[in-house]
Amino acid sequence: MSAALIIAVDGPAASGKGTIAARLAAEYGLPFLDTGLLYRAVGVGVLDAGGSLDDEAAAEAVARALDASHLSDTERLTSREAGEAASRVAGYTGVRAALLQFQKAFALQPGGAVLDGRDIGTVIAPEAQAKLFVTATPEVRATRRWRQLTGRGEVIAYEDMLADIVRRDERDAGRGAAPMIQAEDAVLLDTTDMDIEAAFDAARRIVEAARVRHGL
Ligand SMILES: Nc1ncnc2c1ncn2[C@@H]1O[C@H](COP(=O)(O)OP(=O)(O)OP(=O)(O)O)[C@@H](O)[C@H]1O
Ligand SMILES: Nc1ccn([C@@H]2O[C@H](COP(=O)(O)O)[C@@H](O)[C@H]2O)c(=O)n1
Repeated sequence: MSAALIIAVDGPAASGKGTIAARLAAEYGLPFLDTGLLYRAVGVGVLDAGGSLDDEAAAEAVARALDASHLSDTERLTSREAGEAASRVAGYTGVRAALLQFQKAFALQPGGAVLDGRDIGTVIAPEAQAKLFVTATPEVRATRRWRQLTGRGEVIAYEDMLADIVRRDERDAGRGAAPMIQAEDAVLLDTTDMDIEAAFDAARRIVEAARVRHGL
């Protein structure tokens, strides 16, 4: 086995970071973790138990009990409601602490891994050899997410989608616990004017440069 390659892909909602991260994982034959799904599962778990998203202790209890069975309903977890719930519970330090070790262990497995989220390059895997911060304008991200959700039957106005995106950016970047921020050594990838293929090509070039730098 060659030396480990950890690829950290962070960025705001609907920037395309998950699409890029999954493609990079396939390209390099690495396991992939969408860490947003963990927070989404916690938010959905609180709602399904009839709890309040304001109840930090309840959210932490759900996070501590989380296992693979809570991650299987992809349709529900990727809904608008789940995204909103996730960003509410993600601000709780107890929730983040409960999910920390699993994510760190995933990143540090032999051979390496690809993870996407908000704090991968800063908190989960600061040692990652390749770090990307993927972004796009709020309007473009809202359009992408609107197309994704309406394409599978969710009913939502574009203006509400944009307001969701802007509110989520503010909450994720403004919280005290592991806020969304570009790591100092991350490369910014603005995909506003790129289709998926162009964004992936740009991401792959960033990773290739990192591999050369690290002799991997
Ligand atoms: N460069 C792009 N051009 C057009 N559409 C894109 C692009 N990148 C991703 N998409 C589409 O936008 C939607 C959101 O992409 P994706 O789920 O990868 O974003 P994300 O940043 O991982 O979102 P999340 O906030 O859920 O983690 C998907 O439907 C995806 O196919
Ligand atoms: N590493 C992470 C990943 C996600 N979050 C929070 O979860 C919300 C949903 O994430 P998506 O990537 O699926 O959109 C997100 O808005 C964050 O609040 C996080 O805090 N850290």
